[in-house]
Amino acid sequence: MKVRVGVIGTGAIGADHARRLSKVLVGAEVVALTDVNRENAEKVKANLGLNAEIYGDGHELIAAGDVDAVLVTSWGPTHEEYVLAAIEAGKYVFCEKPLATTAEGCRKIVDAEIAHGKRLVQVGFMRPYDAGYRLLKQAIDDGELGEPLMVHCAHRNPEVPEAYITPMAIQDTLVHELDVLRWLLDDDYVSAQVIFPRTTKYSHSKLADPQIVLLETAKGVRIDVEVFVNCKYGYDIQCSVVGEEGVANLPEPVSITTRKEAKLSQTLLTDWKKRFIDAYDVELQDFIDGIKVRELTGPTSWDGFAAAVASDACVKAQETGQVEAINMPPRPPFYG
Ligand SMILES: NC(=O)c1ccc[n+]([C@@H]2O[C@H](COP(=O)([O-])OP(=O)(O)OC[C@H]3O[C@@H](n4cnc5c(N)ncnc54)[C@H](O)[C@@H]3O)[C@@H](O)[C@H]2O)c1
Ligand SMILES: O[C@H]1[C@H](O)[C@@H](O)[C@H](O)[C@@H](O)[C@H]1O
Repeated sequence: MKVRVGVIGTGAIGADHARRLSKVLVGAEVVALTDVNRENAEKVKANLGLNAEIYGDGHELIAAGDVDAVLVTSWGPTHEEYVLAAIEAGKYVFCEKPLATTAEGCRKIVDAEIAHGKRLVQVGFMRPYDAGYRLLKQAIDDGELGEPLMVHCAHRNPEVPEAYITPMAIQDTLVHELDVLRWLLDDDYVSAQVIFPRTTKYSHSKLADPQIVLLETAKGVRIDVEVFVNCKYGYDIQCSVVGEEGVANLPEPVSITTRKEAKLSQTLLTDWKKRFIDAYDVELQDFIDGIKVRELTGPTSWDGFAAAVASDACVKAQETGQVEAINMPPRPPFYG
């Protein structure tokens, strides 16, 4: 029997996830949609030829008897209320990042899930499902590099919308590194600092761009992440792990090289949807498969909380210019 899924928020990623659930993956069908902008939901329904009900709001969709699982792909500040409502209804829920916009909000979700007594939530951190990051992790776990000492990263977007402002470089963008590096190093963060280089002329008065975030982990690994969201030239994700005995780099996406007109060139991607297309497929298939055996194994509410604790400290560090402590409470046994 197929898992019947309802999608809350049918913008860029909601529409893309509805497409992969209905056209690419196995074991699921999209039976319900909702969006504050109803036209968006209607467009997705028509474009994908779905036999889905369009609900007036997210709470009605969560309560619907024929919805087994919920995808929360609306704007970040709305995630917390829908995830809590899904837990309350005892339904599986896949929530795009951020799980909630603050650590406090994530903690409420963690507490509700623990009180429910069984994992219901998977957070949409897709990078641990990316083949390149998996190879990096394998190299670290196999001891190929010796102990990791430093990690150098870059997270570059060609451009961002006008509404994207300075803290979003952390909450919306760096949050991917905050999650994946914790997973990669099997470590937690203890401090953060944010440095502002000269701002690009392609930014605006409410966005300092680029930013350099310096993190320190409990094991003493030092991490630098360049977040540059008006880099113009492409969508570029870099990660280089420096260990005691060697260095490993995140592979580049596969691309042909062209020799033409006295130039040797390779095309870069410009869209996050394409850069992690396989990882999004694998993470959502994992969610559906997990529901079938009643055991989710993907990124947890605790991972969402951990990223939010670090994210809150980074936003504070943006404001103070100081090194800010990151105080991560111990992981509850519920999360293994
Ligand atoms: N994992 C990733 O790589 C990734 C990529 C893109 C976006 N995201 C996350 O997904 C979420 C959505 O991002 P997006 O780029 O699709 O944004 P978007 O603006 O394209 O789409 C969001 C949609 O949600 C709708 N919406 C807002 N509030 C709602 C509510 N209360 N109920 C129902 N619908 C509501 C909007 O009308 C819009 O159609 C964000 O949290 C974003 O951070 C994650
Ligand atoms: O919501 C998007 C998405 O999460 C992308 O993966 C990230 O590169 C962007 O910076 C962010 O705005």
